[in-house]
Amino acid sequence: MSNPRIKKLEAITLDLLKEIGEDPQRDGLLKTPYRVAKSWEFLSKGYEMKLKDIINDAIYDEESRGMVVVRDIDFFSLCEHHMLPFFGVAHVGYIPNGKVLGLSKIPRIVEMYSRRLQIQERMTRQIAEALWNTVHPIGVGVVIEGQHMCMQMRGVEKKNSYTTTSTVLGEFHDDPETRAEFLTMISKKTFG
Ligand SMILES: Nc1nc2c(ncn2[C@@H]2O[C@H](COP(=O)(O)OP(=O)(O)OP(=O)(O)O)[C@@H](O)[C@H]2O)c(=O)[nH]1
Ligand SMILES: [Zn+2]
Repeated sequence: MSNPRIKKLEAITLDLLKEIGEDPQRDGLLKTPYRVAKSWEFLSKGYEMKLKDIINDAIYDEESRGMVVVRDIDFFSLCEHHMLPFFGVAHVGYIPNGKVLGLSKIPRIVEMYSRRLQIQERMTRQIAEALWNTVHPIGVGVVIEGQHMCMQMRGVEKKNSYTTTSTVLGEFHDDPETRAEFLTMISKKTFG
């Protein structure tokens, strides 16, 4: 049975179909409002995720002060201006300060902030701040490379334009050598 939220999203989609000149009763569209409702439920699930639940206490004591980088984390988000997809990869690095975070939690943080309406700059900052506030590291760096459908399939129609954003906190901000090490680490392609 559909929940009230799905029902509401279905009704909105039905209106949208009519408004763009479609016949919602034609065979191919009969189940479309339901599919779209389910799809939106998935694409916006980040609003209901909580950082504390995602981290799930997976923070471990560790004296290593070497830089940790998780590179090429793919993400799909939606721009808040047009509600069209933007997607790409996120690279996340930090230098532990006595604590390390369970590695899988880094892509989970990316997921939490990408599955909602976003702008790339804010998403970059939110991921960096989440790590900063969770493991209290010596520094954090986040670089996101994205392509925006609102710039490619409509509007300015530049289908080969890519946007890179970064947020650097702590030593990644204060020390150019640390920042350079991070940038070198995210530019190396070991796999793929
Ligand atoms: N800074 C930033 N801008 C974004 C992002 N995603 C989309 N935009 C921009 O949001 C802006 C909205 O501009 P408006 O002029 O209000 O909207 P519009 O008339 O649809 O703009 P065009 O896309 O230029 O046709 C556009 O310049 C988009 O490229 C993002 O992640 N970050
Ligand atoms: Zn947009």
